[in-house]
Amino acid sequence: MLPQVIVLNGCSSAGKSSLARALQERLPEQYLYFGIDHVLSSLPQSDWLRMCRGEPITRSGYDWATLVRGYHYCLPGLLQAGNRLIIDNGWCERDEKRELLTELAGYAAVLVAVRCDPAIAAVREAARGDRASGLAAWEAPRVHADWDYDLDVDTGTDSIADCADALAARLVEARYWRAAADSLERLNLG
Ligand SMILES: Nc1ncnc2c1ncn2[C@@H]1O[C@H](COP(=O)(O)OP(=O)(O)OP(=O)(O)O)[C@@H](O)[C@H]1O
Repeated sequence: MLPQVIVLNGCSSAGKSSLARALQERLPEQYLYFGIDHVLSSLPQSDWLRMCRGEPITRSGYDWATLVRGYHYCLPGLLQAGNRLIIDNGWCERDEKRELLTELAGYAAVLVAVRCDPAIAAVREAARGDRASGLAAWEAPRVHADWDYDLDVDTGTDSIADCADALAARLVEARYWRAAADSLERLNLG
């Protein structure tokens, strides 16, 4: 049975949003793609552009943790209404990881590692020009720490199409996923 939510976790420029879009097209059921950028891009436009460039945001009311928490709190609402989701972010902090998995507890979730050699991610980052320089390098050692995965892809060695084909095949055939529950238990133990 297909999961209710597919979590794509990886550093910036690893290819998460490209993979999410490709995966949507391959799955036999409708999945909404709802990434952290859907929330962040609803900031005032000039602040969103500052964030993309890695510049500080000084407007009163801005708080990173509140935005991330808001993203996490949206997820049970979308799921409870009956939607299936593909979500993505580079979850780097333990508290953010714990908060996400707490919100998803009770839903059938699959955790997917979107791996990519940081050197390759850095080249993509420079080429796209809409991400702060050095973001991928900062996230790379943090993003995969502290949790387990059900599935892995590597966009540094494989094309997005090949990664999406492999994921779709595994998602359709497998029936039991445990990484979300195991990871939350470990994070709660400290
Ligand atoms: N396997 C790949 N081969 C070549 N280019 C890729 C591959 N995966 C992603 N890219 C390219 O890398 C860039 C970043 O991809 P994408 O926006 O999907 O990454 P992301 O992980 O969602 O990034 P962010 O977290 O910063 O939003 C895009 O230009 C995309 O075309």
